[in-house]
Amino acid sequence: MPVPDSAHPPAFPMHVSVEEARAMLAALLPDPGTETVAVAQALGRVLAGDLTALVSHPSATESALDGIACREADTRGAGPDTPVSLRVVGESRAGEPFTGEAGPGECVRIYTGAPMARGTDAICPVEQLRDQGPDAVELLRAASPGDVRAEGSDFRAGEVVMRAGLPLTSPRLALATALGHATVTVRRRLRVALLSTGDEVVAPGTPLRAGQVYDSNSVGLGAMLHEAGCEVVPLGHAPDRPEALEDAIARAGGADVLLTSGGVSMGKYDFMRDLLIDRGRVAFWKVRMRPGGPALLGGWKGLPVFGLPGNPVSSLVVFHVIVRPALTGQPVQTLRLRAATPFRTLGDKTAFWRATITGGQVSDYGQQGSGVLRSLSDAGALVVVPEGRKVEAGDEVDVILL
Ligand SMILES: Nc1nc2c(c(=O)[nH]1)N[C@H]1C(S)=C(S)[C@@H](COP(=O)(O)OP(=O)(O)OC[C@H]3O[C@@H](n4cnc5c(N)ncnc54)[C@H](O)[C@@H]3O)O[C@H]1N2
Ligand code: MOO
Repeated sequence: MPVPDSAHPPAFPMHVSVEEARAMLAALLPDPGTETVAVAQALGRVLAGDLTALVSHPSATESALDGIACREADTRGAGPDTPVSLRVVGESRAGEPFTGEAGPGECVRIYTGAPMARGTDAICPVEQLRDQGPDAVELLRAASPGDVRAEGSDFRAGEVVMRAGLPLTSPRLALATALGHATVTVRRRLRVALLSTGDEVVAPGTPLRAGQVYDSNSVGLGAMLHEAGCEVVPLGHAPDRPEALEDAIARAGGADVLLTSGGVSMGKYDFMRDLLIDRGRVAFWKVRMRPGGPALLGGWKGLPVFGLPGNPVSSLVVFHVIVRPALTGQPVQTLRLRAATPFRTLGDKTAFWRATITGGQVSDYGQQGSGVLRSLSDAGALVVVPEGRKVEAGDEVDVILL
């Protein structure tokens, strides 16, 4: 089938919205299943089941400070000029609690994380104590019940603390460990084959001849796939020849999805497009967005294929707003910020303009060409301007952090 034009209507949807593109890609991805891994190895993975606390934290009511534990009622009115004197009857350390009981007028020396002694309900920190020999102290202020951490106040044994679908960030790995888990069941990583296309594309580390360009897409997209918790099957780059593309795709092996860059726009040598339109399958071609409009979703012999545009900025932006959310099931995170400059409106496309953030406001980066790779590195953010929406300085806009 020829490239669609007014004389040849397409047999597939064209000019889909960003949301439609995301949903259509997600629908083509296989369910990766689950696996159990050590919590320490689970950074970036997604929980496959709820995580219940196996223990309570704190496991006992304990002190939040180094000082003494005593009865608050004994210490009311204590001050620098009216110190209150208490008898020291023991010591409670983390892992070595005091086993006796403190009575009225008595206290125990206590350290952060150590269980409260029976009979005590408040803490006075060392900074507010004056030692009077080994067995007595003077309090220069009243002891505080607020410096006690109640048993189970963080979480209680049996409580569901983390829900299935939660991405495991570093604080969540610490939490899973504290809940009592050494392993977690997570979604298996999707295997994503990655292929750059283009006669001019050259592997990094080799001298460039005239007209050639380093394969920055493989490196940038590969890193983004790792960040998204995927396993990358690197296919390197293939020249603009249909047979070479077919050979490269054949090396995708058991990948769950193939991600390509280049060769999907309107040119004579855009063979990724031709391969899928003529001999593969197309789910959609072109998305109502800029940059990244030429993106194409299809399939080749049962393998889902997402064709990113070759322009470096376009491929990374499409990855960010369509591919990553589909692969991870996590929505694109946005902030609301005030625009310090106007942002250009496109009548029929959602624009993702590169922008800088200063003083809590967002400004147009200026150079919005899709080949200006340093703009993505310098800008740090994308401002989302929905189809037809006008954005003046002072308006609030959605911002994606890069
Ligand atoms: N007549 C039209 N021309 C173009 C249109 C259009 O609608 N009508 N769309 C433009 C848009 S928008 C984009 S985006 C590009 C996308 O084109 P392709 O996906 O076919 O990409 P290529 O032509 O293969 O390459 C474009 C550009 O990117 C460089 N490139 C490619 N691969 C890599 C790589 N792995 N690493 C670094 N740089 C790469 C390549 O050298 C080209 O400069 O089409 C517009 N044209
Ligand atoms: O998708 Mo293109 O990115 O506008 O150059």
